[in-house]
Amino acid sequence: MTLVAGVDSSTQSCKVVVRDAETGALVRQGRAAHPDGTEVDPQAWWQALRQAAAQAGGLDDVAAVSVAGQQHGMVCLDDAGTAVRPALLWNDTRSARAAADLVAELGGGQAGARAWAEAVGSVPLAAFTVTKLRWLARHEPELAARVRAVCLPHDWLTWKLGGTGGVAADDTSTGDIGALRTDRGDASGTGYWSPATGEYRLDLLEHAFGRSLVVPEVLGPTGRAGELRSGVPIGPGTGDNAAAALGVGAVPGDVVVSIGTSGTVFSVADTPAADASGAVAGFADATGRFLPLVCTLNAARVLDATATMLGVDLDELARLALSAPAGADGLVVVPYLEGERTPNRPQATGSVHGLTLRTATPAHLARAAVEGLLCALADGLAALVAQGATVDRIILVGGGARSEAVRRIAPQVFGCPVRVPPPGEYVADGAARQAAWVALGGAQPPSWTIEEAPEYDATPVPAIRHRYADVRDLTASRPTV
Ligand SMILES: Nc1ncnc2c1ncn2[C@@H]1O[C@H](COP(=O)(O)OP(=O)(O)O)[C@@H](O)[C@H]1O
Ligand SMILES: O=C(CO)[C@@H](O)[C@H](O)COP(=O)(O)O
Repeated sequence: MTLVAGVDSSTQSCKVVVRDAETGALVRQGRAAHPDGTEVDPQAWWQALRQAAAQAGGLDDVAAVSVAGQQHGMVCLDDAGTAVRPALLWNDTRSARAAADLVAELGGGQAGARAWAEAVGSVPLAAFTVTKLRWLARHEPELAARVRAVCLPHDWLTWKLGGTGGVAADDTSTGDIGALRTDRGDASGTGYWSPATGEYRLDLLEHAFGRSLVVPEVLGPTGRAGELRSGVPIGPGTGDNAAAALGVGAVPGDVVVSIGTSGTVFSVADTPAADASGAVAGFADATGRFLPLVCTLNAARVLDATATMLGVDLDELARLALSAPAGADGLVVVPYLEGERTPNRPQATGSVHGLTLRTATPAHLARAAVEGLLCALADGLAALVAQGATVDRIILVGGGARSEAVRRIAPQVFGCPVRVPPPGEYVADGAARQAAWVALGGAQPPSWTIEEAPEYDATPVPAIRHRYADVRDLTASRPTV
């Protein structure tokens, strides 16, 4: 049996799967937690990857490995390849002002937004690497002066894997920044690479940061980013959403909704998107196509936070939510606990509307929290459709899809059935499928057997979204500290 490994270095944890390259059958797996916070020392990801790989039985016997990772995070390296500061993650909103400035500097308002969307497929928001570079240049000039290269979490881990020769090395050594590699999917989340042309826009990077930097070479879908000491090829890897698309076998007409730390709604497309409203990011995918995507900052953690408020576990939260009526008798949770990215409200906080003696119960709050996070995703789905996506099937994945309440309430909010594949690590699976493609060759990724996903259906309840739309802008700003 030829084995391949896939890694998902996501916000909350690192997961490794080892699968049969021909059939996709799961052979081994492991996971390890990441530290909390919106800035993280990349070495923490490396240690988690080593732990997760060890738990998955190591990588000695695989024919190829690929790394998928949380998108956008800014990893800045000096001449010697040492990180000059902790990486700023996709959900760190300190660069919100920098994002607004960058739009203003390309013409401001609609014109500036359109200029960015046409140049790089997306309007920069605090999530995008380009805005983090601007923030660094303006707020930490001494550190900025030391930066020679910028890359993303999956680029850095891929480079580490090749540079140290594999996960066996307890290695804090650095490496040649000229050996950094990335792929189209993750490059498209930087804000300085164009999915439409397949070229970097280093003029925009320079504009944001004030000078040029070394950036990773962008590989095609089966390019080789390096090799383990044993000679095993390392695939190009990709961003976690592009990997999830590969992992669930998404085809045009499928819309994937992922409820992880982020909430994402995306589809596979044959043409690049360029949405000047900023709602839809015009990413590339991991197969040579495109991945228009809407991302919210508040998804599974809204469930975690509500469970904490109610003093219950996630299963009990689901039970409570399902025991309240659809629409929670008018109680609405606007879930902007971390600020929000779509809509672009980085300074917003969450809020609860519609409290009455009747709705002041744990069950109503649980239900309203689930409905609120799903309403934000339903708005994302509408934005994706407005950009031309067709919706034949909705596929629900991510840690939050393990909640029975999410699975059963989603069709009421989205207004159509959802397919929920069995609980699994679809991002790591997508990375493994890419590794299999690298190992086996061919014009398409190997066609793995993907288990039939059960369908959840329910009568749509449009009133849930109407009530949410009425109050979603009524939120307080974040307190200044
Ligand atoms: N049974 C469950 N019900 C609801 N949420 C769950 C359940 N199991 C896991 N989760 C949530 O999944 C989230 C992690 O999802 P995951 O997709 O792994 O995130 P990420 O990829 O961003 O690291 C956690 O916030 C956790 O609360
Ligand atoms: O920023 C985005 C997409 O643009 C996020 O989807 C990140 O890629 C983080 O993903 P998760 O850790 O939530 O899977």
